Amino acid sequence: MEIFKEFTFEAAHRLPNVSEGHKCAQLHGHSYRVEVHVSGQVDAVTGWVMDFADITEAFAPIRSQLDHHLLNEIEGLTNPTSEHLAIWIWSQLKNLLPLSSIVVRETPTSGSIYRGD
Ligand SMILES: Nc1nc2c(c(=O)[nH]1)N=C([C@H](O)[C@H](O)COP(=O)(O)OP(=O)(O)OP(=O)(O)O)CN2
Ligand SMILES: [Zn+2]
Repeated sequence: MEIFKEFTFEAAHRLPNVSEGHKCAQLHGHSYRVEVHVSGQVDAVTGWVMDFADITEAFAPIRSQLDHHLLNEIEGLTNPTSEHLAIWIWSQLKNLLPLSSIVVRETPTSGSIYRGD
């Protein structure tokens, strides 16, 4: 069984490696949405894989690092594409949660899914 919890944060970024004149070379912001997916067995007593609150607790310090920050200034995110952000969030959480995927939405129509491979 897979469960997920969705989080939001606001942040600015620019993409340093895009071609000259690309719109994303400019500093701009997004209302990011992140889904943290975890998998496991449904416990016979609780009826859940894990408490959603445990996912929230694990994600809280990550959200604090990201929310209202310039992503390019965060260690490991000098080129903060949605792909790199999904990998970065996975690396922060992999020892805390039984992750199955991290979904990052930069806009309502674009984003990345990382499954740890
Ligand atoms: N593979 C990727 N491509 C792009 C990324 C990315 O992280 N990975 N990022 C960007 C920019 O950050 C941009 O802000 C978001 O891209 P885009 O979907 O093009 O944004 P728009 O809202 O302007 O798109 P619409 O055409 O209005 O839907 C670019 N590419
Ligand atoms: Zn962007």
